Amino acid sequence: MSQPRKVSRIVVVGTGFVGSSYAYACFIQGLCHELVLVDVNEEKAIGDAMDLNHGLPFARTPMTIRVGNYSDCKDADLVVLTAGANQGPGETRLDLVAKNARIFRSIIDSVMENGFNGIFLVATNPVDVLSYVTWKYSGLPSERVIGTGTILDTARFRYLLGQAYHVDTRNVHAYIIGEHGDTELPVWSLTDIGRRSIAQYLKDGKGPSQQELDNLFIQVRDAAYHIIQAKGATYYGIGMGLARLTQAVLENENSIHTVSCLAQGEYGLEDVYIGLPAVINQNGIREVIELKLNESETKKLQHSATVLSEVIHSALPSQKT
Ligand SMILES: NC(=O)C1=CN([C@@H]2O[C@H](COP(=O)(O)OP(=O)(O)OC[C@H]3O[C@@H](n4cnc5c(N)ncnc54)[C@H](O)[C@@H]3O)[C@@H](O)[C@H]2O)C=CC1
Ligand SMILES: CC(=O)C(=O)O
Repeated sequence: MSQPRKVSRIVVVGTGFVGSSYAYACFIQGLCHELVLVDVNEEKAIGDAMDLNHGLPFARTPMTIRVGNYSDCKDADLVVLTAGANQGPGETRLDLVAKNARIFRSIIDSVMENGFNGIFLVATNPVDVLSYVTWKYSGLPSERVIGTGTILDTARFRYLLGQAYHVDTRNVHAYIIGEHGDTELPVWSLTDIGRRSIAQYLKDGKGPSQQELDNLFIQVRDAAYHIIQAKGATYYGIGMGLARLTQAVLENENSIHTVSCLAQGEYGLEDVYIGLPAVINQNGIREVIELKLNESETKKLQHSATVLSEVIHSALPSQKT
């Protein structure tokens, strides 16, 4: 007999484009019982709560959606951090670090002062750096601080590969790892479509050429720049990615996603949050999956970690080892 689900509460801090898209994704998927919206701009949060509640008569499952404050974090299962500045056209994610690390200091302190003992999901950019900052400021074990990492980049990669090979994206097995940003990398050596490797496709002269695949990765890496140029911000994709991680935690799935997590010796990396495949369940990050990368992929991943490490230590100088 299945156990009755306990009442689940999610607190979303920052109900801008990303936070409100995430709230909407949770709402239409019926992922929790209670969704609490917190924003320094309380009027925006009030507007979002009203707007979402007006969808209740059409929802699959009832849900309480309300504006709250940090005292709501005490009994929350998840606190989802989507507050802070986003990129302007041409700006990189790493350019946001000083501003958003400052905002995070006050947010994390407020969450922890209220006795939070759940799992943080972090989306604010630069997400790898801010996940590390969240881990350090909160004092929680690293398995309970999950960054969205390259979950969105992996989704973009799988979508474009599905288009290029004319197959359902769910039959594409592929990862983008490393920084959620300019130094990320595709794991071509382990990419397959219905168990047939990309190398095999190339050998058989089927599907896209090497040049087309290289261009496809550039489209993945630069997708945010193009979307921001076109409409000012990206939010639906990451809203869905955050909802997917929420489901993995609340339903104790043990499913694998490329998230930002603390490297603890994998690939020779230490003391850095970076996008790697990891098993996610009700306790957060159960384990990081160490892939058998080729030499070039390993070098690119290590370079990505070096770039992140420098930014982390500039954001948190006292953490320098
Ligand atoms: N990890 C990922 O894959 C993605 C991350 N992002 C990042 O998500 C973040 C949010 O982006 P948007 O929603 O587009 O920005 P936005 O400007 O629309 O929303 C940010 C919200 O944070 C609130 N906020 C600012 N300081 C706060 C504080 N101290 N306490 C509570 N709320 C505060 C603002 O009032 C605003 O409502 C950005 O850093 C962006 O780069 C965006 C897309 C994808
Ligand atoms: C903005 C951002 O990080 C993205 O869309 O990938």
